[in-house]
Amino acid sequence: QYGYTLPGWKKYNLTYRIINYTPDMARADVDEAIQKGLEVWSKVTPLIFTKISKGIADIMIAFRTRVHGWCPRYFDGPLGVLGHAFPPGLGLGGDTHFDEDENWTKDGAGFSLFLVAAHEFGHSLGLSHTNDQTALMFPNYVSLDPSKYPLSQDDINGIQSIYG
Ligand SMILES: O=C1CC=C(NS(=O)(=O)c2ccc(-c3ccccc3)cc2)CC1=O
Ligand SMILES: [Ca+2]
Ligand SMILES: [Zn+2]
Repeated sequence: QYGYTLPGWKKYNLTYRIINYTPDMARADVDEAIQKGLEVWSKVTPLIFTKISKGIADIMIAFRTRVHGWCPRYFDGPLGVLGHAFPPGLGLGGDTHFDEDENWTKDGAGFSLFLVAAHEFGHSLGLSHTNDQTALMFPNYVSLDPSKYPLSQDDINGIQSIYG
Protein backbone atom coordinates (compact mmCIF):
# COMPACT_ATOMS: atom_id res chain seq x y z
CA GLN A 1 0.00 0.00 0.00
CA TYR A 2 3.07 2.26 0.09
CA GLY A 3 2.89 2.94 -3.63
CA TYR A 4 4.12 -0.52 -4.61
CA THR A 5 2.28 -3.79 -5.12
CA LEU A 6 3.70 -7.19 -4.25
CA PRO A 7 3.99 -9.55 -7.24
CA GLY A 8 0.59 -11.23 -7.48
CA TRP A 9 -1.60 -12.77 -10.14
CA LYS A 10 -2.89 -10.23 -12.63
CA LYS A 11 -6.29 -11.95 -12.70
CA TYR A 12 -8.81 -13.09 -10.12
CA ASN A 13 -9.99 -16.27 -11.81
CA LEU A 14 -7.34 -18.94 -11.26
CA THR A 15 -7.38 -22.60 -12.29
CA TYR A 16 -5.84 -25.51 -10.38
CA ARG A 17 -5.22 -29.17 -11.24
CA ILE A 18 -4.30 -32.08 -8.98
CA ILE A 19 -1.81 -34.05 -11.10
CA ASN A 20 -1.50 -37.08 -8.81
CA TYR A 21 -2.82 -38.28 -5.47
CA THR A 22 -1.05 -39.42 -2.32
CA PRO A 23 -1.83 -43.06 -1.37
CA ASP A 24 -2.03 -41.91 2.27
CA MET A 25 -5.54 -40.51 1.88
CA ALA A 26 -8.78 -41.16 0.01
CA ARG A 27 -8.97 -39.18 -3.24
CA ALA A 28 -12.08 -37.38 -2.03
CA ASP A 29 -10.21 -36.31 1.11
CA VAL A 30 -7.32 -34.96 -0.97
CA ASP A 31 -9.75 -33.03 -3.19
CA GLU A 32 -11.44 -31.63 -0.10
CA ALA A 33 -8.18 -30.66 1.67
CA ILE A 34 -6.98 -28.84 -1.46
CA GLN A 35 -10.32 -27.13 -2.05
CA LYS A 36 -10.49 -25.98 1.59
CA GLY A 37 -6.84 -24.85 1.48
CA LEU A 38 -7.75 -22.57 -1.43
CA GLU A 39 -11.02 -21.46 0.19
CA VAL A 40 -9.04 -20.06 3.14
CA TRP A 41 -7.74 -17.41 0.73
CA SER A 42 -10.71 -16.97 -1.59
CA LYS A 43 -12.86 -16.13 1.44
CA VAL A 44 -10.88 -12.91 2.05
CA THR A 45 -10.10 -11.88 -1.54
CA PRO A 46 -11.92 -11.55 -4.89
CA LEU A 47 -10.01 -14.67 -6.04
CA ILE A 48 -12.00 -17.52 -7.63
CA PHE A 49 -10.45 -21.00 -8.00
CA THR A 50 -11.65 -23.42 -10.69
CA LYS A 51 -10.58 -27.09 -10.67
CA ILE A 52 -9.63 -28.55 -14.07
CA SER A 53 -8.73 -32.17 -14.75
CA LYS A 54 -6.53 -31.79 -17.86
CA GLY A 55 -4.35 -29.24 -19.58
CA ILE A 56 -2.22 -26.62 -17.90
CA ALA A 57 -3.65 -24.93 -14.80
CA ASP A 58 -2.28 -21.81 -13.12
CA ILE A 59 -1.67 -23.86 -9.97
CA MET A 60 -0.46 -27.38 -10.79
CA ILE A 61 -0.52 -29.54 -7.65
CA ALA A 62 1.53 -32.75 -7.31
CA PHE A 63 2.93 -35.19 -4.73
CA ARG A 64 6.64 -35.72 -5.37
CA THR A 65 9.77 -37.01 -3.62
CA ARG A 66 13.47 -36.08 -3.65
CA VAL A 67 14.61 -34.68 -7.02
CA HIS A 68 11.50 -34.47 -9.21
CA GLY A 69 11.18 -33.52 -12.87
CA TRP A 70 12.36 -30.08 -13.90
CA CYS A 71 11.53 -28.61 -10.49
CA PRO A 72 14.53 -26.57 -9.26
CA ARG A 73 13.79 -27.52 -5.63
CA TYR A 74 13.90 -31.03 -4.21
CA PHE A 75 12.47 -32.85 -1.19
CA ASP A 76 14.33 -34.37 1.74
CA GLY A 77 12.54 -37.59 2.64
CA PRO A 78 10.33 -37.95 5.73
CA LEU A 79 9.92 -34.81 7.93
CA GLY A 80 11.94 -31.66 7.32
CA VAL A 81 10.41 -29.80 4.40
CA LEU A 82 6.79 -30.83 3.79
CA GLY A 83 6.03 -28.91 0.65
CA HIS A 84 7.02 -26.01 -1.57
CA ALA A 85 5.21 -23.60 -3.86
CA PHE A 86 6.28 -21.06 -6.46
CA PRO A 87 5.16 -17.40 -6.49
CA PRO A 88 2.65 -16.23 -9.14
CA GLY A 89 3.86 -16.43 -12.73
CA LEU A 90 3.88 -18.52 -15.89
CA GLY A 91 5.13 -22.12 -16.08
CA LEU A 92 6.22 -23.24 -12.61
CA GLY A 93 4.70 -20.06 -11.12
CA GLY A 94 1.98 -20.90 -8.61
CA ASP A 95 2.73 -24.62 -8.75
CA THR A 96 2.62 -26.46 -5.43
CA HIS A 97 4.40 -29.73 -4.61
CA PHE A 98 3.91 -31.86 -1.51
CA ASP A 99 6.56 -34.27 -0.21
CA GLU A 100 5.14 -37.75 -0.74
CA ASP A 101 7.57 -39.10 1.88
CA GLU A 102 5.36 -37.51 4.54
CA ASN A 103 2.33 -39.18 6.13
CA TRP A 104 -0.53 -37.05 4.82
CA THR A 105 -3.75 -37.17 6.83
CA LYS A 106 -7.17 -35.58 6.97
CA ASP A 107 -6.89 -35.25 10.77
CA GLY A 108 -4.99 -36.88 13.60
CA ALA A 109 -1.47 -38.30 13.17
CA GLY A 110 0.89 -37.21 10.40
CA PHE A 111 0.64 -33.84 8.70
CA SER A 112 -2.65 -32.19 7.90
CA LEU A 113 -2.75 -31.81 4.11
CA PHE A 114 -5.29 -29.01 4.51
CA LEU A 115 -2.98 -26.98 6.79
CA VAL A 116 0.14 -27.44 4.70
CA ALA A 117 -1.83 -26.76 1.51
CA ALA A 118 -3.29 -23.54 2.94
CA HIS A 119 0.24 -22.42 3.85
CA GLU A 120 1.72 -23.35 0.45
CA PHE A 121 -1.14 -21.69 -1.46
CA GLY A 122 -0.25 -18.49 0.44
CA HIS A 123 3.07 -18.68 -1.40
CA SER A 124 1.36 -19.54 -4.71
CA LEU A 125 -0.58 -16.29 -4.34
CA GLY A 126 2.49 -14.17 -3.61
CA LEU A 127 2.86 -14.20 0.18
CA SER A 128 6.16 -14.82 1.92
CA HIS A 129 6.77 -15.96 5.49
CA THR A 130 5.85 -13.88 8.54
CA ASN A 131 7.18 -13.76 12.10
CA ASP A 132 3.65 -13.63 13.50
CA GLN A 133 3.42 -16.92 15.41
CA THR A 134 -0.36 -17.09 15.02
CA ALA A 135 -0.26 -16.68 11.25
CA LEU A 136 -0.74 -19.33 8.59
CA MET A 137 2.37 -17.98 6.84
CA PHE A 138 4.54 -18.62 9.90
CA PRO A 139 7.53 -20.72 8.80
CA ASN A 140 6.99 -23.54 11.27
CA TYR A 141 4.23 -26.13 11.12
CA VAL A 142 1.61 -25.81 13.84
CA SER A 143 -0.90 -28.64 14.09
CA LEU A 144 -3.90 -26.65 15.27
CA ASP A 145 -7.42 -27.92 14.67
CA PRO A 146 -7.75 -27.39 10.91
CA SER A 147 -11.51 -26.81 10.98
CA LYS A 148 -11.17 -23.88 13.40
CA TYR A 149 -7.92 -22.56 11.93
CA PRO A 150 -8.66 -18.90 11.30
CA LEU A 151 -6.48 -16.67 9.21
CA SER A 152 -4.58 -14.24 11.41
CA GLN A 153 -4.93 -10.52 10.78
CA ASP A 154 -1.34 -10.64 9.50
CA ASP A 155 -2.35 -13.16 6.80
CA ILE A 156 -5.39 -11.09 5.86
CA ASN A 157 -3.38 -7.86 5.69
CA GLY A 158 -0.81 -9.61 3.52
CA ILE A 159 -3.20 -11.12 1.00
CA GLN A 160 -5.37 -8.02 0.83
CA SER A 161 -2.31 -5.86 0.14
CA ILE A 162 -1.92 -7.89 -3.06
CA TYR A 163 -5.56 -8.55 -4.03
CA GLY A 164 -7.42 -5.97 -1.94
O1 LIG B 1 8.86 -22.28 1.22
C1 LIG B 1 8.85 -23.10 2.14
C2 LIG B 1 10.10 -23.65 2.67
C3 LIG B 1 9.96 -24.52 3.79
C4 LIG B 1 8.79 -24.90 4.30
N1 LIG B 1 8.79 -25.72 5.37
S1 LIG B 1 7.63 -26.83 5.59
O2 LIG B 1 7.31 -27.40 4.29
O3 LIG B 1 8.12 -27.75 6.57
C5 LIG B 1 6.24 -26.09 6.23
C6 LIG B 1 6.36 -25.29 7.34
C7 LIG B 1 5.23 -24.70 7.91
C8 LIG B 1 3.99 -24.94 7.37
C9 LIG B 1 2.81 -24.38 8.03
C10 LIG B 1 2.90 -23.20 8.79
C11 LIG B 1 1.79 -22.70 9.45
C12 LIG B 1 0.57 -23.35 9.38
C13 LIG B 1 0.48 -24.52 8.61
C14 LIG B 1 1.59 -25.03 7.95
C15 LIG B 1 3.87 -25.72 6.22
C16 LIG B 1 5.01 -26.30 5.65
C17 LIG B 1 7.51 -24.45 3.75
C18 LIG B 1 7.59 -23.52 2.65
O4 LIG B 1 6.57 -23.08 2.10
CA1 LIG C 1 10.22 -33.97 3.78
ZN1 LIG D 1 8.92 -29.24 -6.41
